Amino acid sequence: MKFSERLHKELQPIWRKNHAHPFVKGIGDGTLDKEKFRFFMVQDYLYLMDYAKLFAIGVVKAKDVETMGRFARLLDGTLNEEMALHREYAKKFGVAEEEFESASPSPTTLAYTHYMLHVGQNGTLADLVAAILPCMWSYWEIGKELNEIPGASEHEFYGEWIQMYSSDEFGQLAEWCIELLDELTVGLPEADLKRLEEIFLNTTRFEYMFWDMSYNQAMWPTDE
Ligand SMILES: Cc1ncc(CN)c(N)n1
Repeated sequence: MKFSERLHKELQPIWRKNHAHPFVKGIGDGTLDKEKFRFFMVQDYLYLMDYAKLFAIGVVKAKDVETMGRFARLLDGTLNEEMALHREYAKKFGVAEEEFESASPSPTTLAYTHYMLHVGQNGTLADLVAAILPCMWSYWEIGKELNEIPGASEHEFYGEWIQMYSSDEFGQLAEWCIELLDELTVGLPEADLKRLEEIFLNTTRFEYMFWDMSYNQAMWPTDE
């Protein structure tokens, strides 16, 4: 069994919780309070600024030109395509994009991004890929699932978000990371696989915490 299949199978319960979160459901049926979405987009912008840096670390840790080029494209895609979506939403909210960029990250955003940066800087290339993968993989799966809901991708407000994360372009980037993790884990001892599984589990849990923080618009977990 490929390592990615093992991860996917073992983490199904948490994965399903992400799909069932009211924030995700609310995007799918168009009922999500726009203020919650705005909170999410600001935090997500800050999140992606750090996330993009992980691809730069990927370039540094890669051993061949092809892998370096892929990480460079992921970096470019994050800054200039995925974050362009956030800049479009900033306009819809009547906010200058600088306001997104200069906002304060919440403790959850900081914990998530700093954990990934720590793993990316101090671990192997496989550690880095295990840390960043739930982000891409889970959004692609959520995007595809929401895209199946009749009319969801045409929704006047949330449609664009669903189109972005269900797109083939986004899916191809996620698939490349899945394949890279599978290649990097061939023949690794079980102790290493366990460590990678734990990293993947941690960032999968952070994904859930990010939805929850956004739904509660909580800069701090105890905010009302
Ligand atoms: C928190 C989070 N996780 C994943 C993604 C998809 N890149 C995102 N934009 N934000």
